Amino acid sequence: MPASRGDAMTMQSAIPPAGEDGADSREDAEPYFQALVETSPLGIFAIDAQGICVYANPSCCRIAGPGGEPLEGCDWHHFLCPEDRLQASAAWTATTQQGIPFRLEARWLCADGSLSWVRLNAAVLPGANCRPGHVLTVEDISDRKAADEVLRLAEEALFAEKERAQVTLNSIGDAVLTTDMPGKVTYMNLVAEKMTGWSRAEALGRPLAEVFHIVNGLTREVAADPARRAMAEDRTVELATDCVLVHRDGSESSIEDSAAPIHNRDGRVSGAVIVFHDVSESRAMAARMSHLAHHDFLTGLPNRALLTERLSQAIGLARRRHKQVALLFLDVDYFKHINDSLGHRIGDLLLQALAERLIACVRTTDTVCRQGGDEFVILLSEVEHIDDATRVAEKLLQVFSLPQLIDGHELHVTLSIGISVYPDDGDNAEAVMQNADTAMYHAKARGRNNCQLFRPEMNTRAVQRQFIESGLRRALKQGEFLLYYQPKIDLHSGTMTGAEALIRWQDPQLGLMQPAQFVPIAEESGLIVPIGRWVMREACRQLKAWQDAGLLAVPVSVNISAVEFRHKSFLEGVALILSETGLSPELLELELTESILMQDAEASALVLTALKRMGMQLAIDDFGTGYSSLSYLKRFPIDTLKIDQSFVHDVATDADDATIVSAMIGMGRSLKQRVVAEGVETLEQLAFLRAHQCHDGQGFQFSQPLCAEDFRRLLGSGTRVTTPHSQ
Ligand SMILES: Nc1nc2c(ncn2[C@@H]2O[C@H](COP(=O)(O)O[C@H]3[C@@H](O)[C@H](n4cnc5c(=O)[nH]c(N)nc54)O[C@@H]3COP(=O)(O)O)[C@@H](O)[C@H]2O)c(=O)[nH]1
Repeated sequence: MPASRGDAMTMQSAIPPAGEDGADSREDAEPYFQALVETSPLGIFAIDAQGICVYANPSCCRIAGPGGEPLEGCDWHHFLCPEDRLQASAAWTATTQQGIPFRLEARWLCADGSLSWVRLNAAVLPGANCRPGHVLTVEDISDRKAADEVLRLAEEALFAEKERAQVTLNSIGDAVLTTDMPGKVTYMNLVAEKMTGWSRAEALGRPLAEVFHIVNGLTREVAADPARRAMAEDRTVELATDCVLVHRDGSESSIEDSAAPIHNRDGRVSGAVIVFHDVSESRAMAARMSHLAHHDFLTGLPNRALLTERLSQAIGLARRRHKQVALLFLDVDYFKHINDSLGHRIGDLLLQALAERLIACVRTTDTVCRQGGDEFVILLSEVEHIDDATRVAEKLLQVFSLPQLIDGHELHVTLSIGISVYPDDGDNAEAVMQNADTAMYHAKARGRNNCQLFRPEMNTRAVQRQFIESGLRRALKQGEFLLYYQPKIDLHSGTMTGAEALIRWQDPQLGLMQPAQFVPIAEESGLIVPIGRWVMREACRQLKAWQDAGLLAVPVSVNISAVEFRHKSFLEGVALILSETGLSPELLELELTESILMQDAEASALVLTALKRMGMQLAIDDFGTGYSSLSYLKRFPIDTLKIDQSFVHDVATDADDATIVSAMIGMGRSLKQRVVAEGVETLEQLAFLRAHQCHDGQGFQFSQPLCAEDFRRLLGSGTRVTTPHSQ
């Protein structure tokens, strides 16, 4: 029967007696032991050989808590919470069987069902003649355990925090690298490892500059250490904009980064963190965008924006060094015709080929730029003398005199060039550009394929040109144009074989304007297309009206400029005019110059054939002034050759001209074409032409161009015009 707490069992009664020798002294000591056990803050209980508690001191009972069953008489395992009992048994067996000291931390099952952490220590009670048993001490370690748990949780949290920080640092796209105060690497994340080529293990402790090797992308100089600056200035610093990181293997990547100081607990700077990322792609994209913004997409040449920048720089430099800067404005003559007749693809290919030609003609230090359309500009920085610029222009004209083969088309392209020079022609980029442009227009007005140096008086002309252009627009609307007619005479019979319609402009202020004063401007501005249509319609209308009035009508020729001929709706326009006016097509002759036809001979042949099919007469005007291929001349369906008046002028006095004119007449006749001599002014010329069997003549010798009324009168009087021969 186990003793109960109320039985006032003592420790002495629970402990087997000692041997004989120590009996007295033990008895003497008992009250002390008793007191010690009863007052010990440690819980102490004794168990018998079966593990049944035979004594429990007050501290033990305190740990168990009030209100429970008495401990004495219970299996001590039941003091513990069920989950810990197995562990306790194992430890107890190890103690009792192998003598391993019994030490166990387990949870005490208190009377109220709560658990307290306790540490149990046991000792086997000695004595051979005594009852075997053990004494166990119970130390309440709940507080310590709670503190341990808090610590564990704190450590776990710290670990999790570190882990999270590590994962975060490795998963952010940026590279992160830290240094200590002396500038040695203390940490780098995976991205930093990848970008620098250094593993963290290798990099730790190395000087930053060795691992994080950065240079300026432009100068290639080693860039300033951002970490050092951040630590010195105790603030976040950004890196230079053009920073390049050199990888351990030598490869490079453009980076953007910032460095910030790291502070210790005392708030003092203890190192720095550098955060950087690869911006190679975005920088390359930005470079591409900038290239596009500054270059022409078709030719790859600098565009107007970049030219303006470079010109301003060149002028600034030239100003300091007392040098000159020359600007050449180039316009491709009749480019629009090529575009209109051969299509934009060929036009684009031609512009690209021209760009290459231009580049080949200048030095690498010069800038060739495309302004847009068919306009190019060449900037010659630091020229010593204006002759340097004219020499370049002459070279360009010479090079461009050679035909250009584009996609099987042999194209003859010429340039009109205007030159202006800093400081003489302008002291800023805008003025120099404006004046080169003006000089270029002047070159156009001078017949194209030439170069003009800017002169101040040209500006007056530019203003005049603008004035004329707007006047032409008004003239079209308000019907200020007139047609004059100049007869063509059969040199043998003296009869009128036809007439050439020549435009005049009756300007309200300026009076009667000759074509030379406005046709070139009309051509440059494109106004020649509507003006040319008016001329053709008016000539057809008048001729039909004269015919209807019973006058003997002769064929009338109209001049077709290159812009009209190349215009995409030229053929339709002619057909429409003929159908609108009802004029028989044989009475309409079109005069085209050699250069117009030879610009793209294949395309010209097609248009001429179409015109011929429509029933019109075709004439080559100003023959001898252009560059003709005889084989083409033979293929073109031409009815009439008009020998240019410059040959006719001296035909009676200049042996060369005489030879040329007689050859032209011979050629025309052999090609079965009617030959007309233009600008016949004298009897000598007339005699020569007759002697060489030129068919017809046109010129002041026979008649000035006549206004419509006078020409009508001439038609009414019969078609004979008095010539010396016919008189
Ligand atoms: N696209 C168009 N061009 C036209 C049109 N009308 C005229 N023109 C071209 O303008 C140029 C000058 O023409 P114009 O001032 O009318 O001069 C013509 C004659 O007046 C002149 N001529 C005639 N006979 C003589 C002469 O004996 N001596 C002399 N010095 N000049 C003379 O020649 C001009 C005609 O030349 P051409 O056309 O080559 O036959 C001129 O190039 C016209 O082509 C138009 O409507 N559209």
